[in-house]
Amino acid sequence: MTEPQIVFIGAGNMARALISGMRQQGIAGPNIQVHAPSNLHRGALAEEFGVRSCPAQAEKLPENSVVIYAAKPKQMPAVLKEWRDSLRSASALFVSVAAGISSAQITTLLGEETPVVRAMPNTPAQIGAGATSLFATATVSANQCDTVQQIFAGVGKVFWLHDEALMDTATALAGSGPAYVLLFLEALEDAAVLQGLDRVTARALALQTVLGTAQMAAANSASPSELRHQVTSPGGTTAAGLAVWEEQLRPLAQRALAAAAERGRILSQLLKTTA
Ligand SMILES: NC(=O)C1=CN([C@@H]2O[C@H](COP(=O)(O)OP(=O)(O)OC[C@H]3O[C@@H](n4cnc5c(N)ncnc54)[C@H](O)[C@@H]3O)[C@@H](O)[C@H]2O)C=CC1
Ligand SMILES: O=C(O)[C@@H]1CCC=N1
Repeated sequence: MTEPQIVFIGAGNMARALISGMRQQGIAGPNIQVHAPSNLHRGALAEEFGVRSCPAQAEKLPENSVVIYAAKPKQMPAVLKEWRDSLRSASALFVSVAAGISSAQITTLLGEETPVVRAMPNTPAQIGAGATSLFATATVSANQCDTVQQIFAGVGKVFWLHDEALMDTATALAGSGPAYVLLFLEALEDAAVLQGLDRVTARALALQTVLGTAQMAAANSASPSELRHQVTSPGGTTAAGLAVWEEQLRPLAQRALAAAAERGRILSQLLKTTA
């Protein structure tokens, strides 16, 4: 398969994470172009990763392009108005990482015939450890699905969803998830510092515990619950700590994912009012 030209619209945090992962995966810098209004971020990407830096305006796309929309959800109508003709004349595959915005909204902006994939990656993609959920519309060919699979599998694990409504859940869980884990790390570190441990040691212990546990869980066929029981001696320290977590953690996880998924739906509704 000829290498596709990968065109990013947007040069922010998510574009950077994906580009970093793609470059490590061996995609050549000149095969990636980045469009954004300010040269600050795209210039930095060009310097660091050898990608092509372009102004925000649309340009003629080569055949076989994959265009990844990585600007903010609310900017989509204005941005796509400009890109619509180039996308259509190159029959480009359009991939949106925008939270909340549905494929129906995208095809309303680009035309029914445009092949659209929704992708919800996360920032660990920058080190090839991402988790990306994908949803393809009916107009996406099997070859195009393979191309998208190849791109995102290069920056982590890929999960195809067949019910688009669940993209909001995937966003709440994995798109936003790194921030929850990082908050958890901060909270563990702060609690240990409160008990007198120095900050450097507290951070390193918290980090290695989360990292080691995630790696152990990934390498093990036992469920998280079974592995947890292996740590928990009856009447021991873990049981004492877990009793406190159990009071709040599950309802909190439900509320946090519900709030994040609901925000995705609201981002979608806000777009309808401005489209
Ligand atoms: N940050 C994250 O962890 C994740 C973000 N996303 C999605 O990725 C998208 C981008 O999010 P971030 O990178 O966090 O935001 P960001 O604010 O870091 O980046 C947005 C980028 O869009 C660019 N932009 C603004 N107007 C533009 C235009 N007219 N044409 C082209 N580019 C333009 C900005 O210059 C900036 O580079 C959002 O739709 C978000 O929902 C999805 C998954 C995870
Ligand atoms: O916070 C956001 O809206 C984006 C989508 C998932 C992660 N960041």
